[in-house]
Amino acid sequence: MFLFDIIQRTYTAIFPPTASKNDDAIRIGLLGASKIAPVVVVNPAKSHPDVIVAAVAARDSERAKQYAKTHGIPIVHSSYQALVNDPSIDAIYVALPNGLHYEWALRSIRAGKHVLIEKPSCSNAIEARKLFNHPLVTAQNAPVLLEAFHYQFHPAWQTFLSEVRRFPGAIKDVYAGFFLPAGIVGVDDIRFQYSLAGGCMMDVGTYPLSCVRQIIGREAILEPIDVKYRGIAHGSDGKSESLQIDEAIEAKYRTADSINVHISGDEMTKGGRPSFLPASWTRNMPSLRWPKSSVTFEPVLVDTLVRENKSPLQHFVQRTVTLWNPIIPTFYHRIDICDQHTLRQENDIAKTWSETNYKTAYNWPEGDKRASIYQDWWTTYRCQLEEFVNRVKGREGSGVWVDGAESIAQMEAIDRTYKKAGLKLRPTSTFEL
Ligand SMILES: NC(=O)C1=CN([C@@H]2O[C@H](COP(=O)(O)OP(=O)(O)OC[C@H]3O[C@@H](n4cnc5c(N)ncnc54)[C@H](OP(=O)(O)O)[C@@H]3O)[C@@H](O)[C@H]2O)C=CC1
Ligand SMILES: O=C1OC[C@@H](O)[C@H](O)[C@H]1O
Repeated sequence: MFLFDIIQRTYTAIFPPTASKNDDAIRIGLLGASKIAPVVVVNPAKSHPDVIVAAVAARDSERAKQYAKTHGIPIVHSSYQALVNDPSIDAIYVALPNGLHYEWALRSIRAGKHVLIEKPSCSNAIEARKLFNHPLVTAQNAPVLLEAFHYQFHPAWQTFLSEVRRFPGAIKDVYAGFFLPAGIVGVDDIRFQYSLAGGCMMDVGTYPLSCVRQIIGREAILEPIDVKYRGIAHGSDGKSESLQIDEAIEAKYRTADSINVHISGDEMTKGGRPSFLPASWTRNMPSLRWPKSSVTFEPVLVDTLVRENKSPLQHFVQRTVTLWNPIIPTFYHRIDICDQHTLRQENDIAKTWSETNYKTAYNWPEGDKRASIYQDWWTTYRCQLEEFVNRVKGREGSGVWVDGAESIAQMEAIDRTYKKAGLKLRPTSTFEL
């Protein structure tokens, strides 16, 4: 049953049922014939009655035409500005290299389009503050602008957060990591180009940073105390440091409440697997590490057992809550709630034991009205599209949203991490509006 469910969810997510479109469906245009748009917008839109992927623009019109044919997109523009100016388009999906997000989000907003902008929203916090505080964005009837932190929209992430919030103890340690096996991202990829605002912290690293910030709360400032990175190994001058590109990153932070926060990200994960082989054999082999987010609380005194003629026993519980696979939870994820119990008699430990409960959340809880709208096979991107449309249409929605203040705070945390690593902030766009 377990395997059957995984296969069924995965199959339906990849080949979703097609919805017939409403007359007032939102017409989305894709900026760039990007690799990711089919996953984030084209496929999720198939099952959404209020979304039509109506146009694509690419720098090379032949490529745009081919892309449009492959994905059944009716309108092709041979420049980004032509798409932005197209009066038949209501919303734009900006899936360009990070360094172009700021400019094209602003150009799209200026044209009155709603914008779904890929993460990270900008190249650095200077851009993020300018974008999200821009009068065209903050005006009362401004178009909707959303940074595509898709994982937050899935019930798995929200259920994990509820589990974290409902435990009465203080948070002690937080960890999050996201990894790609070596060989997926080529060395010439946009992710490894400084001029396009590349780097691991700007790509896979931005997820764990966002996850830990969600856990500790958006107001808590992460102060980096130790940041280590592995620079990309190639470079015309042979010096990886001069490229300013982190291929992998490990960062440790402290909050004002003394929470220890640790994130890791790797664009080219190698070695360590399978563990029965000598490390020297596997050092250069691509390896798979599951993304996860995990929280450990300070021990909480839950009971005091008073005993005759003996000192009382104090019962402490220390909880760790872990979400395995927050980024692609639809196929499979698991929330582990692990309680470490300790009975203490004065300063001695009388007994310890542990209990673990497991949970999944492919949908909202039964009885929640959102559960009758969402489907178990919805990907994080389908959930995100649902909420983007709800915002544009002024509907109530699930309550999950990534607002401008959050996107700015995320870029500020990225900048602080780069500064601590001794790397330059990603370059600021010269585009002015
Ligand atoms: N949410 C998610 O899960 C994911 C998000 N992303 C994000 O989406 C964005 C795009 O990523 P991805 O689709 O992998 O990227 P691609 O390599 O496919 O590039 C996207 C588009 O950028 C355009 N482009 C414009 N200028 C340049 C340039 N100087 N060099 C190279 N390309 C250029 C190209 O457009 P044209 O067609 O006009 O040539 C290309 O189609 C990034 O911000 C990334 O972080 C990426 C993957 C997953
Ligand atoms: O989800 C993702 O996985 C792969 C990354 O390179 C990408 O940019 C990220 O968004």
